[in-house]
Amino acid sequence: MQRILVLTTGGTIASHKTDNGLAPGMADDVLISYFEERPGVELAIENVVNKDSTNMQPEDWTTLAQRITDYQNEYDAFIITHGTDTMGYTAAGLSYLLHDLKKPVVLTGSQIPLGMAETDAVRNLHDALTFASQATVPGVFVVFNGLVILGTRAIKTKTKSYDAFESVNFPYIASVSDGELGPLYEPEPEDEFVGHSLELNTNVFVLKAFPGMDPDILDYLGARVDGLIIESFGNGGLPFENRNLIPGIEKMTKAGIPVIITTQILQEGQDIYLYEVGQQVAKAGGITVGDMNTEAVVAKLMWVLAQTNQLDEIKIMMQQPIAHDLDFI
Ligand SMILES: NC(=O)C[C@H](N)C(=O)O
Repeated sequence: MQRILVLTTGGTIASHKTDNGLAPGMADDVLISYFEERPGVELAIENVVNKDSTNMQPEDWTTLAQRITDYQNEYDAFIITHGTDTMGYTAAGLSYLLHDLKKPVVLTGSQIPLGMAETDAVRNLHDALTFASQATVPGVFVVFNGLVILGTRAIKTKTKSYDAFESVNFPYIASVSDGELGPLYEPEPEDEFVGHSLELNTNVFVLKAFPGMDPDILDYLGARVDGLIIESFGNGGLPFENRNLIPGIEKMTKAGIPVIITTQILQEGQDIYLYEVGQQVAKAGGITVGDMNTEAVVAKLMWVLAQTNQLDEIKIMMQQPIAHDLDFI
């Protein structure tokens, strides 16, 4: 008998109409009744938090990770029901916190609540169960609208449609429908990351560059954060003329604060050395993270900063592929 634990956290999937708009509140014994019986599979359910995922905090990721760690020998797989708005962040967070777990962890949710007409929730629950029970691959995954996406690569790209999630810069792991799992894409094995930590340092900030941004913001942030992520333009470039961001990056780096460079462009990652505007960022100390997405960079930086405050170690860890979050620098 395969044992699967469903952990519930709220989200639209468990929401109903209230005077103040949709809000989660469905009891676990009702939610579990929507899963199909599957021969040889025994389901258990447990509530962790009950939130619109907008209210999820990194501390909730660690609570989930701790719960799964505690139960890892009792269950063969875990399904987490979750709101979609921050599911990509939770999936990324769990990918690092549980990078060495030997079981599958499958996040799913829906765009329309269970129990409402036209809901996509029932299908997503069935598909999550199919993947969790049939694909015995370890790792953190998002199952949504018939697609299985790696936890470090799942991004919500639509607010309303059923096909809300995409796998960005990485192949889909599988397709799934009507209880059948399509062929599995198994990523090349990567060097094992040695170390385990269930801690996060949340004192980070994400700054989206835009034409006209006042460079003084870097002084402000430099005095407050333990790590900064800048969403650069295109291939890693930031302005060095007029409102010049380069001195601020250099100053933060000299002070030992990592400045991680990602890109605002969703597809194809960055190549920071391609243009002068990127090379200046790299020379100033900006740490490129290649084709990682912002959700994964945020979660990874919180996790790395909880383990070290040494800039050289932070750089090595940020640039080491973990949970297939990164293909190239
Ligand atoms: N579709 C959803 O789940 C959206 C909801 N606001 C949530 O993230 O909890």
